[in-house]
This record gives sequence, C-alpha cells and structure tokens, in this order.
Amino acid sequence: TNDSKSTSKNKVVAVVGGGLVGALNACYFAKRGFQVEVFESREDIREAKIVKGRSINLALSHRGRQALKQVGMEDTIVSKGIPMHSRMIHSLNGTQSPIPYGKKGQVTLLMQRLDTPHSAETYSTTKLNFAHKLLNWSTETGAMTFLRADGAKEEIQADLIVGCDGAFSAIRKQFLRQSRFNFSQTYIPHGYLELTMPPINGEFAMKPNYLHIWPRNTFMMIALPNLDKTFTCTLFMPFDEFENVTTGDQVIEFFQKYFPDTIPLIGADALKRDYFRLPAQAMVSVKCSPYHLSDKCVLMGDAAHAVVPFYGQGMNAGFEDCLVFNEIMDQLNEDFSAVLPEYTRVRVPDDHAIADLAMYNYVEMRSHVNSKWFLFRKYVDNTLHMIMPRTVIPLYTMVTFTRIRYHEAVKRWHWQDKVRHYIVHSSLYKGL
Ligand SMILES: Cc1cc2nc3c(=O)[nH]c(=O)nc-3n(C[C@H](O)[C@H](O)[C@H](O)COP(=O)(O)OP(=O)(O)OC[C@H]3O[C@@H](n4cnc5c(N)ncnc54)[C@H](O)[C@@H]3O)c2cc1C
Ligand SMILES: Cc1cnn(-c2ccc(OCc3ccccc3)c(C(=O)O)c2)c1-c1ccc(Cl)c(F)c1
Repeated sequence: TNDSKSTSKNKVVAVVGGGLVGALNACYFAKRGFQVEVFESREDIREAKIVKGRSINLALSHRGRQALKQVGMEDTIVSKGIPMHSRMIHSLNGTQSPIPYGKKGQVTLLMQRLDTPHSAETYSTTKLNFAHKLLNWSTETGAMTFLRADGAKEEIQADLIVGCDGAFSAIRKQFLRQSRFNFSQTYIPHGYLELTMPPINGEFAMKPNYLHIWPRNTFMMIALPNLDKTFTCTLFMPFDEFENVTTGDQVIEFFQKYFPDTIPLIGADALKRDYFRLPAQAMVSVKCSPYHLSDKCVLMGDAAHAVVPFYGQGMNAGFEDCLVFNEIMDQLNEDFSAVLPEYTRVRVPDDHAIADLAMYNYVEMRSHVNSKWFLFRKYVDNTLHMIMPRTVIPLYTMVTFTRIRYHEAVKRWHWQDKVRHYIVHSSLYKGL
C-alpha cells in the first residue's frame, strides 16, 4: 500500500518500557523523524527515588558507548561517569592487586542507571507516558491495552511496537502463543544484594578508577564507584547461603571470613543494617527467537535476552541492539517488513552468544575463581596478547572493548584455545 512508502514523518512508533534500552531506542526513532510514544509502567522517576532492588550503577563499555554516541548521548553520560582502567583484585589477606584492562583508552565506564530515561525528551516528537502499564496487545490488529494510574484502560495503535519492557516482558507474552517461537528461562541459584560503601573524610574509601573484585569462588563481590564518592558493592551468593545469615552478628562473621577488608570501609553498623534492607534479588537468563512478529513488533534489550550479570554486558548488549537495528534500518531504508526479519537473522546469534558467555563466566567464577586464579588467568591472557597481539586477543577484551560480533568473539576464542593448547603442549614435548 502507498502508506508504507510514506516517509517516517507520520509513522508512530510505540516503545513499551522506558528503561535504559527503551529510552535509547526512543532517541533512535525520534532522530529518524518518527513520532515516538514511550509507555512506562512506573511513575515519572524524577519523583520516585531509587527503584527498589534494581542495580543502581552499571559498567558501560565499548558497545554501549558506540550506541550512545550514535544519538549524541555519549558525552553527557561519559561526563557523568567514572572511568575504570583496571580491575583491583582483593585477596583474603587484604592485598590489593591491580590488573590493567589492556591498552590506554580501554576503560569501562561507571554509569548511573537513572541517567538515560529522560534523554528521550530532548526530541520534540517524543512523548513519555509514565504510569502506563501494558496489559495486553493483539497480534492481529496491533492494538495495545494500557492500565493507567487512575485505573482507566487506554487502547493505543502504532505502526511499529518496540518491546523494551525488560526480562519479564508483557509484549513477549503474545510471542509465546505463536508457533515456532523458541523461549527458555533459567534462574541461577545465586542472588545479589547491594551495599553502600561511604566516603571517608569526603574521599573515596578505595581507589576510584578501578572495578574492585573480591573473587571467592561461591561468593563474589564487586564494587563500582559512584559520583557521590560512594561505592555500590554487589554481593553475589547462593540463596541457601543468604538464608543462613539472619542476624547482624552472622553478617559480621561472614564478612570477617570472606571480605575482612570491607568491614571498616562499609562500617559494621551500616553493614548489619543495609544487609537486611532488601531481600537478595534473583537473577534470570532469558533466551528467545525470533525477536520480531511480522512487520508489527520487535523485542530489544532484556525483553529479548536477559543475561546473568557476570560479564557486565546486559545493558551494553541491549544498547548494541538499538545500534544494530538502526544500521539495518539504513540498509533496508526503513521498510519494516524487511528490517524486522533481518534484525532477527543478524542479532539472535550474537545475543544468544553473550547470554552463553555470561553464564559461562558465572559457572567459571563460582567454581574455581579465587584471587590467585583470577590474577594467574589474567596474567596469562595479557602476556599471550603482548607476545602475539593479532593472534591472541583475550575473550574479555573482545567482548568488552571491541564491537567484534559476540558470536564471532566466541568462535575466535575457541580457535585461540586450540592455538594456546598446541603452543603449551608442543613446548612441553620439546622440553621433555
Ligand atoms: C545486579 C545487576 C548488575 C548489572 N550490571 C550491569 C553492568 O555492569 N553492565 C551492563 O551492561 N548491564 C548490567 N546489568 C544488566 C542491565 O541492568 C540490564 O541489561 C538493563 O537494565 C536492561 O535494560 P532494559 O531497558 O532492556 O530493561 P529494564 O532496565 O528492565 O527496563 C524495562 C522497563 O520497562 C518497564 N516495564 C516493564 N513491564 C512493563 C509493562 N508491562 N508496561 C510498561 N512498562 C513496563 C519497567 O518499569 C522498566 O522501566 C546488570 C543487571 C543486574 C541485575
Ligand atoms: C560488572 C562487571 C564488568 N566486567 N566484569 C567482569 C566479569 C568477569 C571478569 O573476569 C572473569 C574471569 C576472571 C578470571 C577467570 C575466569 C573468568 C572480569 C575481568 O576480567 O576483570 C570483569 C564485571 C563483573 C560482574 C560480576 C562479577 Cl561477580 C565480577 F567479578 C565482575
């Protein structure tokens, strides 16, 4: 019909979910001249404080930065971020060992979760509808039903629906009823809890430009710096273990055993109080395909692929979804009937690869990564890379500091493992 030829000017794109990926997507479509309506179930976050239980700070790396750059948002986010150029590995005896990420400029950037949603408002053609919760939508007519704060139901139509409503997506529910839709969901036995490490005499309690890691096999903790000179510490531990720690004294005993250096920095009283502020949160891994439904609807971000946070790539992968979709919109000049299936064909293998890599990291770290092993592994990676920079690129480097497609990085990593095996073994035989 001739309206598919009409310019994007008078087409309406409904972005369901105003989180990190929804907000960025709104910018991408608005920049193209579409009329964008964002529907977000939560109240306007300018009123609401920190969302309960959500990770409040995140590691932004290369893929995410490239996506932000495309819509001119990189500078504002980067200016409010703190660069982390190395990991700081905390051993049980309190020794701190820095391991640089690699070359200069290879930094991961601390990003505050609350920064992006309102960036979408910079475009006049974008309307943010808060307190609009999607209840259902029809795959025949594309009509969406929203529940508003006043309890009224509102029916909305759009030329394209972009499902960015997170790991428990209501948009994806309709996909589950389509034949040939593949879906898997796995909860891991670990939970996470966030603790705040306050500044000491107005200064960071630890070195700020590092991603602090306490690898203790089953128990892991990380600390990311915040602009207000606090650190947000995230403790990862099996739910069974969380259930064993029920009193303040047991918390201190546990930290004394595994993270002794953090007790004076978090403060024993704050530790006893904050530890019980919220229950440990669950972590789920969701994989599905296809990501689209005819020329009507497409899933992006956690709605398409929720990953466990052991690679710090969930948001980066979701942001890269927006960038890849935009590249395909250019290639197929915004023809949704061609863009959507091509997006599924290109993006599913990569998002499934990072979901697998994140789960692999979780299993690796949970089973045998303590500080010695962490240091050894990274030392080997960095040394091999120094000796043969074009032959061996550490997997973490490919994932975090390049836009090598996630599934290509995995293929290359398997190939490198063979090469490394061969080098080690052949030199062993020579030595014998
Ligand atoms: C502990 C932890 C640490 C993490 N650390 C990192 C990190 O360091 N780096 C990184 O890249 N990623 C990290 N992540 C992953 C990152 O948080 C997610 O990948 C990212 O938030 C996904 O963004 P999204 O917009 O797709 O989904 P969400 O951020 O979940 O946003 C979904 C939005 O949709 C709204 N919504 C939901 N249902 C409806 C509905 N029915 N109607 C309307 N609106 C709805 C929600 O209110 C929400 O605002 C971490 C995750 C966790 C849990
Ligand atoms: C938020 C964020 C950003 N990046 N990373 C990350 C993840 C894994 C890493 O190595 C895995 C490994 C080290 C040694 C041996 C095998 C695997 C490294 C690294 O190489 O520095 C960095 C995280 C993160 C997230 C959760 C936990 Cl629990 C954690 F520790 C870190």
